[in-house]
Amino acid sequence: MADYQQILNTIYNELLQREDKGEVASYIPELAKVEKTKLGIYLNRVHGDNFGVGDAYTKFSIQSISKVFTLAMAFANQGNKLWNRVDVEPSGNPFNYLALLEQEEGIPRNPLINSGAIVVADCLLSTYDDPKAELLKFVRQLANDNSIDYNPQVAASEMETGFTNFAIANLLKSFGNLENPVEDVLDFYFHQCSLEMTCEQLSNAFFPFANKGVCLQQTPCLTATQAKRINAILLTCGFYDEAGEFAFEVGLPGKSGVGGGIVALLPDNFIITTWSPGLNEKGNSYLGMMALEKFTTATKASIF
Ligand SMILES: NC(=O)CC[C@H](N)C(=O)O
Repeated sequence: MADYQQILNTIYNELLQREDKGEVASYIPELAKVEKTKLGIYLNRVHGDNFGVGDAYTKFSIQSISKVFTLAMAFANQGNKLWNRVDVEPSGNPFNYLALLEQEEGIPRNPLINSGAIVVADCLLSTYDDPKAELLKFVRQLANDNSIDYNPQVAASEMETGFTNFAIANLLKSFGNLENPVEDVLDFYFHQCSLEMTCEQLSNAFFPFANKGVCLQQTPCLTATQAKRINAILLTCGFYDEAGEFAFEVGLPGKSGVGGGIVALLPDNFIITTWSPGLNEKGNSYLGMMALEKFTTATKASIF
């Protein structure tokens, strides 16, 4: 069996030496305060031991990774009806790209770009009286950890500066693809993005996607088919206009966030989370992408 701890340590030590660590997202002022030198990796093996290195136990802003949790909730809740309001095609564009939404008359390309996630957020608002409390309950249950919470400063920071997201939500509303008031949907969306988790907690929370819908605590939370379909969306849409590059270099379904986190998984095998806040020009973690490329190369792990 591969010496996973040794592999993670080697990758960590190699990457820490690099001068260039990418750039921390500055368009959300609260995120710009995070130190670039952070690097954590956590591996959760579905049928084996777990391993962590570096800052794997430090909480960070999960940002767009939260889109996978809200998608899982809405999909479990609504079933295939969800796809009437959001498509499942890769966008080939940045996460907050606006023009495509107008061209395609208010139907977002997929649930992992901002427009799609805002529609999913709207579905949850229509389903639950207190969607923030429901989401928190769901994520805490998935990770088996009640310490997980929102960061109200980060959510407020985005509410103040999230002009593009307001534009997206208004466009959705004008096309009749938003049931609730723009302000309420965005308040929920910015809160979901502000969730703070560690690499360990994220790897645990993604367990059902690697385990046919059954979570860490062995309770079913999705059907095996739903888990499979979400993995397909992760592979084709999880990295915006870098989804092809991620499949090419890493070869796993995954999801990134502008907080510098990336979660990737090999079904029935493992979930791996990296965190390094410096981003590349596409908004994905610079060292995180490299760490995952090195990991799948060293272990020969790939869905292909
Ligand atoms: N890619 C991301 O992580 C973007 C999330 C961020 N909260 C936004 O909506 O702009």
